[in-house]
Amino acid sequence: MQDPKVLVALDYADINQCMAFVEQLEPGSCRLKVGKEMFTLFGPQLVKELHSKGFEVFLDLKFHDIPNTVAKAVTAAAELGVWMVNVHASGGRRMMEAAKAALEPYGDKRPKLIAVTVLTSMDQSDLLELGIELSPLQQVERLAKLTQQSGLDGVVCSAHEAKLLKSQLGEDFALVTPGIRPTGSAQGDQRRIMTPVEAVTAGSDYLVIGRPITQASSPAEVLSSINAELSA
Ligand SMILES: O=c1ccn([C@@H]2O[C@H](COP(=O)(O)O)[C@@H](O)[C@H]2O)c(=O)[nH]1
Repeated sequence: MQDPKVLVALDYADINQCMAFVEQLEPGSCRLKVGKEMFTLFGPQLVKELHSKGFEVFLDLKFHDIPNTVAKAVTAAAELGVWMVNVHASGGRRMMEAAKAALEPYGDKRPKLIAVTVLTSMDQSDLLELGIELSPLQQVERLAKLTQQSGLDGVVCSAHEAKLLKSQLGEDFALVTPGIRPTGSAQGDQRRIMTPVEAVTAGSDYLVIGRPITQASSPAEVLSSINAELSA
């Protein structure tokens, strides 16, 4: 597979369980996402180990801080050699521009830089509690436009927003969509969900999938069947 669409969210507390799963995978079949849980537990060494096995890594730490701090954090991610890194779009234009500028010295070796819009675990009622009187679609659209104007490569959104964002922001602006649930898998804490095939049809470029794969009795088989479905 040239550009695998599935980004497996490695949200394991147990490093042995994680590596036993990774050992069953081919780097061409997926990319791996390291998030807050595993990075806090195992640090940059985990990312280095995944790189040494040939995997590209999305470092999903969702930086949200003042521009100087976020610029330094994405620089650290670039030094680690990750494929993708992210910030929160709600950190604002100056923060996103500082992050983008910090990666410029890395040229074509720089990580892709994307921004989280509205978490896929949130719905309209969560936004209202934050004082945001827009629908998730409207808020995602607003933050995605700001992200594009700030020069970033794409956004994290749900697949429900993919069709609108592709038509408004163009093919090259990457849409990374968590909240992917193959038919029959548990929704858990996610709110804006779609199946893998529906998400790609809607315009998602990359599908973030965690528990439906990692908590399955045969995780590698679930990944293979999702890949097969996507290439049918
Ligand atoms: O809006 C967002 C941003 C990030 N995530 C992350 O994706 C995975 C999803 O895991 P599942 O087990 O498939 O729900 C997880 O690591 C989140 O931190 C997200 O879900 N939504």
